[in-house]
Amino acid sequence: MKIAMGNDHTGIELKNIIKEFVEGKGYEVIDLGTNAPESCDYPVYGEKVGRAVADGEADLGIAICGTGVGISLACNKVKGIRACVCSEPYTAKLSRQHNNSNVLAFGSRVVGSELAKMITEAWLDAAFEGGRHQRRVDMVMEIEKR
Ligand SMILES: O=C(CO)[C@H](O)[C@H](O)COP(=O)(O)O
Repeated sequence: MKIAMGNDHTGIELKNIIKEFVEGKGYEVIDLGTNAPESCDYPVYGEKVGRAVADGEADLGIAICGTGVGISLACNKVKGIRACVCSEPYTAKLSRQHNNSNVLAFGSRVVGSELAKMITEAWLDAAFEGGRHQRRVDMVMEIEKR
């Protein structure tokens, strides 16, 4: 299973920690950058992560900026993407089970590396439950077509 990872300048260190963590769990990581410490613009990397998932190059995505907000907004502009910012494991788990999120975002200036690992693990280990949630996710995705 492949995970596309992208981040702005604030997220390089945390990205590398989470990259190693998910690789240790058996996932293959596609690192879409940035890996340069200079200030950059999160929409570039959010779009890269979103497109990698939407195009099927990756199964899931993880996106990191200072708060997780900007990069998740950029991911969500790509059709087919359901990105969510999570600062704790419960929301991360439920975002898979109920919302079938396909991109996890978090903030490098918000969560520490151990909490980020717990969030990531909860998200990766959860599965979409379908049923009534499928109807609602379908309704959300219908909005893209209007
Ligand atoms: O969190 C972010 C977007 O939501 C960015 O990482 C943040 O805005 C970057 O700020 P700065 O340019 O001051 O490092």
